[in-house]
Amino acid sequence: MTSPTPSIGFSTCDLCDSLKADTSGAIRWLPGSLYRSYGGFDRFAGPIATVRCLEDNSLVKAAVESFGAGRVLVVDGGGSLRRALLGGNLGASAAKNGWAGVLIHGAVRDLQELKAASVGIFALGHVPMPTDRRGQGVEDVPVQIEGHWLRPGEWIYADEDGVVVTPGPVHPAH
Ligand SMILES: O=C([O-])CC(=O)C(=O)O
Repeated sequence: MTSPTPSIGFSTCDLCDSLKADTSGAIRWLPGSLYRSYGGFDRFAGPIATVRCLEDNSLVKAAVESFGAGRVLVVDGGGSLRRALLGGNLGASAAKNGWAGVLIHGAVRDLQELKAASVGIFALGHVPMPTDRRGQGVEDVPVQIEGHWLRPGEWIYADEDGVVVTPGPVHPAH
């Protein structure tokens, strides 16, 4: 594993310690074993932006090539490992354009290049075959990941222990 983002001092375990009494259903979490960390940082957090697409990364490319403003791009790729939704070029674009992270419920490729990108990248797996870009998909919509709704503007926190989603930013006491 590479180092976590130095400027981000949270851990999902600390977050969950401070949020565990909230039984409202507003807090959602996913196990760390679901995703593998592929980027230069193993920890990232920020407001959510979304893309939903299946084996077509047109909108992923458009998103990472636009200003990220510290957001995390959540890509609902339907869990497909047949085509890679992000590779070295798009990972480098995400880093250059100020995205805090990209979480892909699907596959990535170009593992060496992704490790060199200064951005957090979590994905289900990796596969060498890229997508065909046909302009298909939707952006800025709620996406459903493992049965949990994740909405644009909500906050996501990701590290090796797992992924936590909250309605807004959380600052746990240390
Ligand atoms: O361009 C793509 O479709 C994915 C890729 O290989 C890259 O980001 O370098």
